[in-house]
Amino acid sequence: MRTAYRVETVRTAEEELMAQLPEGALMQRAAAGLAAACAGLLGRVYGARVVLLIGSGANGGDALYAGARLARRGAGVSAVLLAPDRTHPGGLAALTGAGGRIADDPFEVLASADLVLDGITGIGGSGGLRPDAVPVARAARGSNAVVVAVDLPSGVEADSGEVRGEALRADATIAFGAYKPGLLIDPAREYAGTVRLVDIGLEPHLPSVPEIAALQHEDVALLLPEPVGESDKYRRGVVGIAAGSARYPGAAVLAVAGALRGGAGAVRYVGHAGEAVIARFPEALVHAGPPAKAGRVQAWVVGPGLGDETGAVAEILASDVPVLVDADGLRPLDASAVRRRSAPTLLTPHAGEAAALLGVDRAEVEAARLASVRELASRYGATVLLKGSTTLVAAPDGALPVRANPMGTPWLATAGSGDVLAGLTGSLLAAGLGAYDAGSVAAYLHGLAARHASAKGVPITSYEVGEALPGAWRDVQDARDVRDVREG
Ligand SMILES: NC(=O)C1=CN([C@@H]2O[C@H](COP(=O)(O)OP(=O)(O)OC[C@H]3O[C@@H](n4cnc5c(N)ncnc54)[C@H](O)[C@@H]3O)[C@@H](O)[C@H]2O)[C@@H](O)CC1
Ligand SMILES: [K+]
Repeated sequence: MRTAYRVETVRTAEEELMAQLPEGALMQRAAAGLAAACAGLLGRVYGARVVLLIGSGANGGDALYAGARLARRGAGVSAVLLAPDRTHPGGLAALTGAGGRIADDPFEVLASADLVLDGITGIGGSGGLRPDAVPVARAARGSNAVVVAVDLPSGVEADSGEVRGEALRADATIAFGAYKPGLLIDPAREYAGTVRLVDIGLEPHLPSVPEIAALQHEDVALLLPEPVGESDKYRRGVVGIAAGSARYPGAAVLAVAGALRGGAGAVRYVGHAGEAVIARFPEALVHAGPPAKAGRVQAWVVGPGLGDETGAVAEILASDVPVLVDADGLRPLDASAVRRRSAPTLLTPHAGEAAALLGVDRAEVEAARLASVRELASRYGATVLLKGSTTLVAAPDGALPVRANPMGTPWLATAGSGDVLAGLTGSLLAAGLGAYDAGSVAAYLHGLAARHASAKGVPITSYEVGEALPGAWRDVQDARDVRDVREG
């Protein structure tokens, strides 16, 4: 599990740890890890040209001490001081003592740099880059240098993942002690490049519940439903899919495609696209409706491709099994009907649908994804999976960390991919996972399947994502098998 903590939490943990260490030791740990990572990226340190962009805080201090270490190994290091009278004094002395220099002309040194260390702001930054830093940041990004962000890309909001002004896009970010939410949530995450964590001994001082959690293969493997010896199709769970319409039969096929690969023992399709479903998937049980007459299910998915035929939504919400509401099902959604339910409800909007539910613009949801998913979960008293380049899953009571899916891929932005996800998630619900786990496991498998399907960097169809799900499942299971062998 990859975990992220808010700035306030990180600062408290740092204070606790610093109280046990000699003055400045923590910054030296950070700088040593940072310099080692830079050396790795450079390959050869001796003779390399390194430029440090230095702001007024400790983030600049880290960069200066790391620069000093690189200078001692023969790199030519120049520091661009963006707040000359507030530069970290110890760091600056270390740099000049090691032979580094202060740049007179930032643009000149950046033009020939091999590596740029962004130490403008870290967790103390807010509100985007200041105007005087903008041209320098642009020159750094426009150069041929590898841009390495110190702790966080400067200009992004650490706690929310929002980017409210200009920020410096990095190729890699070296984070100290813990991930911050912005390193796992878009749009900030996109600015971070490849993120590497340097251990500075913070972990014992961090609380057990993080702000954000991102599942990894091993975590997903532990959550996958597994049929046991005496399972039959009913014990493994039956998922009901109320999707598709005369106008959109394809959504039904894709939702069923996802559902058949999600671990439920059977898939019961209800709606007007039964023929299309059966033609593709003879193993599906089809019924023209209404849902209440279709037979027992352990979870419902309602919404994909319903168009205006949304009559099933209220009926399904009135059932006493877990319900996933997606796409067209979200339009007629009645918050009080959702809140009244005794069984779990999972809403799976994309940014546009979330915006409509919240009564705001789509751009606002995209800019503030974390706040949006939390607000929806609390307003509807439901688990909410907000789709996007980093899909987020929030539980209704807010006590659990929001899960950020690390497995997204831009190839998933294709028609029908949400239908596959809805079916897959519903199937996991029917197989017994809770809404929070089902949503985050499904998002993970779905992203991994898309990566498999587009392995050679080719465009993929949603149907192919469905077809690639067993491969993704197997991949994740292999992680469990490896662990089992390791632990004997
Ligand atoms: N405290 C410590 O000993 C450690 C600190 N660490 C580093 O310290 C960083 C935090 O240091 P600070 O608390 O000094 O904060 P920062 O270095 O992130 O920046 C704070 C300074 O930047 C200014 N500022 C805020 N927003 C700005 C903006 N948009 N543009 C320009 N300037 C802006 C503030 O006025 C303040 O002076 C961490 O991110 C990490 O890099 C690490 O070295 C670990 C140990
Ligand atoms: K930075």
